[in-house]
Amino acid sequence: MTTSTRGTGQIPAVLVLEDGRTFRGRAYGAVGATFGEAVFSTGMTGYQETLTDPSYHRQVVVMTAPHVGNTGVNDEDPESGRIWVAGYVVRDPARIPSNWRSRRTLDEELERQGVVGICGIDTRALTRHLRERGAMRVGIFSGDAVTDEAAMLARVQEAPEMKGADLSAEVATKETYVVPAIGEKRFTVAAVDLGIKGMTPHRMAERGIEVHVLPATATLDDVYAVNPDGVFFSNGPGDPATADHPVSVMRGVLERGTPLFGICFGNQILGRALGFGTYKLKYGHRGINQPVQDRTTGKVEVTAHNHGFAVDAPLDGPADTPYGRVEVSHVCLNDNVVEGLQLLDRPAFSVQYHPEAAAGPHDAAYLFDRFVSLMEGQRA
Ligand SMILES: NC(=O)CC[C@H](N)C(=O)O
Repeated sequence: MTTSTRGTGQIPAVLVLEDGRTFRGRAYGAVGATFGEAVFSTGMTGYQETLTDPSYHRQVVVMTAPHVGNTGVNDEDPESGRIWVAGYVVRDPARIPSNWRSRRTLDEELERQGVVGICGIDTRALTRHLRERGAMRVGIFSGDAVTDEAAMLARVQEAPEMKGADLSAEVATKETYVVPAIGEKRFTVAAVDLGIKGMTPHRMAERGIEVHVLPATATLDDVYAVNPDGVFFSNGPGDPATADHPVSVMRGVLERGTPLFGICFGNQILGRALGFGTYKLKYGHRGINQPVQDRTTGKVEVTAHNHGFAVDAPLDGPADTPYGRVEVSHVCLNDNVVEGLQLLDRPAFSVQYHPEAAAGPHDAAYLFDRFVSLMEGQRA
């Protein structure tokens, strides 16, 4: 067992928001300076999955759960090969992790990967501020990086904004790789990696799908070169308004009528491919406890979310698009934000939330079965 001293030590750290509000605490993880968009996650658990979700690239994540790190860090739960968050904010880090899978403390892991964090600040006050004012740029400064407040604020205000950020290529695989089907292979899927989480191909593999994960820059020819039964568009960081390339690839898939499924960024890309707009939410949805209603069945699912943008599609009845009629299939019950799109005349659908549930409840796992049914239907 390892214990960590940094989070409880005396290295001072300061969190500076772009509107000038500051919080003073202690260094957690690496010491230095980092910048990003301040967002909060309401997940009580699943911090390893959060930290390693590529969709958090360039975001500084504030945990609303006050006590983080209890189960340490294991080698099984990461959703990708590294931590992607730009910075990490915790009220009260666990000093002694306790779990049979734990290999090291969260503090050590953040330091090992050079992720600057802060602890010992009032994360409730910070979250309320972000709820009232909206997600905004932030800097965390610790050790020698702490200077006078005006200078730190100037650096925060120079950092790039999330609106207009084109980030998929920075996180996606550069080379195609294959995730083999578990058990008998039934289908081949081309998955366009815009920042894919490891659990997503795994959920497909569990259903007899061989998944070819392609770079974000893949062309329509690259997609069809794997002779797919279905095409998948993944989650990913950044502003969907910048995703012109995947939007054009997706239109090619819709034209051919190949079964199509999208998650999160993939849902926003489907929205754009159909001609809808996307917009930035005030502070977004992040956590593993968000209520979503399936409007076809009326059933409510508790779901995992991580999105700061949303699709602007009409909630009342099917809309006509160049690819036929489209319905908003799912909505978030907290704020009526569009959480899913279903084409009525083509085998294509998407959700804004995370049925792969890493971390999170498994209520929405049926969506992977729905994708399989579309591929079965196409074959029949
Ligand atoms: N998890 C995701 O795919 C996020 C999509 C997009 N970057 C957003 O913030 O809305």
